[in-house]
Amino acid sequence: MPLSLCPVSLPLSARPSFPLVSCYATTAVRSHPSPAPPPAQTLPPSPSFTTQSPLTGALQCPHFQSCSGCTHELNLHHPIIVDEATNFFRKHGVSDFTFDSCSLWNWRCRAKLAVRGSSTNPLIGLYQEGTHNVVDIPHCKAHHPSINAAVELLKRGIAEMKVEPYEEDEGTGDLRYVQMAVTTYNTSLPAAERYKNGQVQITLVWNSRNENSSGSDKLNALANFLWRNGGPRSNFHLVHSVWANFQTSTSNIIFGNRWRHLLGEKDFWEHVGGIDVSLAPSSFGQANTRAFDILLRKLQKYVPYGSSVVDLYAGAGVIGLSLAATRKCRSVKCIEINKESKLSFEKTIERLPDTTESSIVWHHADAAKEPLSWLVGSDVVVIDPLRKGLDASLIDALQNISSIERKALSSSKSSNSGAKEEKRPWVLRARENSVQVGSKTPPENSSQLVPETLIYISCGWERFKEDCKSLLSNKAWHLEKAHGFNFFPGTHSIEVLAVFKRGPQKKKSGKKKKKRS
Ligand SMILES: C[S@@+](CC[C@H](N)C(=O)[O-])C[C@H]1O[C@@H](n2cnc3c(N)ncnc32)[C@H](O)[C@@H]1O
Repeated sequence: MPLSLCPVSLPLSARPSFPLVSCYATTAVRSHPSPAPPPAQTLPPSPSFTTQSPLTGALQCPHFQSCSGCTHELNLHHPIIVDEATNFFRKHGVSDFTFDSCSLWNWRCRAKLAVRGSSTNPLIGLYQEGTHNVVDIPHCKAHHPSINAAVELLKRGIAEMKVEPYEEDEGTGDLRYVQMAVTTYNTSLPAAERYKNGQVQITLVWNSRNENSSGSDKLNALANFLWRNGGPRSNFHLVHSVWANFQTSTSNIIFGNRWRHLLGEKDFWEHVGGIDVSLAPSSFGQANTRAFDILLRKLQKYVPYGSSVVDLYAGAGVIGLSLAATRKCRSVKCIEINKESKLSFEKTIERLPDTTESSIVWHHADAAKEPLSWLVGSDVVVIDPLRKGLDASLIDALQNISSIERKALSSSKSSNSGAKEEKRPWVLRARENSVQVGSKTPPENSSQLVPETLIYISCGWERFKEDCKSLLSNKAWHLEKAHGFNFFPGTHSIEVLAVFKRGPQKKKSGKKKKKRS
């Protein structure tokens, strides 16, 4: 059955609510204006409007302990790990580590939630620690309130359309997971109003092979329900768009390979790091939009104007493209293993400011395979891997970068035979699947250029420490700066931005200069 936009508009009771205090910082104080509460008549029926105490930085979430999402509920502005990080960096030569505590509540703009229970009593939330029991988290304090409102709406839709949540043991049921992604990009609103009026891109992970399988009528009915009650014709425009992903595997992998746009706007935009970025639901997106923006603005300062940048583990290229636009990079090369990110990258490029003159390329490739081929030609490398950290081959290449530079220099002196024909199949494949923009030629002698600056962005502290020690171990690199960001308040994780420079740390001379007589 084709999906159609139903003109009937029913009132939507669920509206996002905000705490009175949205941000509290310690080390690096950053204050955002406290969002005003929504007008009284639009408050949700349940008492989910909470006032937080800025003095304690307490989570005050009714789901704490039963839900595995948060691991600590006090001093959200200062995760315990910050003290450890401060000591770690001091030991490795950085005595001015800073920590930005960002927003403590309502920060999560992207959530993947399991759907279990029954159609009359659906449970939408996270697994209880160490089990596959789903804990319903309707009042989650980490979620952007629009996510909680969309979850409430989805529950009503599941009940009314008699959608069966997934039953793991039997592999039966319709709806397995839902991904909720909030866009806070709405240029028709004043900038200060945009965050709290975020709209949700809802992806329904459906337990069937494709949109023609049996059960697709229910999928369409549910999508229409969400659009009718949360789309532009409803009392409150909460739903940005509805997508379906089809997954029948019995593994724990959330998404299948098939994605379908069903209703609403196809393109999902966000504004971070000084640029408009497009993010398809199938592409990686940072969960904490505002904290990511803060990190990007800090990162930009470490990239000299006119640099040639390689962005490894690039996703849709948000970091690389933000640098291309704000640092007037000569070239930007993005390497990403998920081919789904390509479309978002292409769309983002279309909206880059006209003043961006970089030569920009995105390769669908594995950064761990022949990593040197990606490093050569750039003076800055940005690395933003998943929690598991850097691949061994990349660490090895970074550790040996100086000898590689020497080899590149001597081979370019001795060779006058011109460019060799490329034969390596993975390099040829990556080139085939690449996107190239800009006509600038690579800088002269770029084939001998290897990075002088390494910027490592990490969401996995334990692995970061290991990778960092490896990079410092043979003095190929030294640490210059480090910053932490509260990307995941309520958990023990922080996001780290570490800046390394090539070669050993220069000894600070202890001798005082002789005074001239
Ligand atoms: C933490 S995300 C960062 C994405 C991007 N920098 C951003 O902030 O939006 C890590 C990305 O690395 C990609 N990835 C994982 N392993 C990879 C590999 N071996 N080579 C290239 N990309 C990889 C993932 O698909 C994911 O998009």
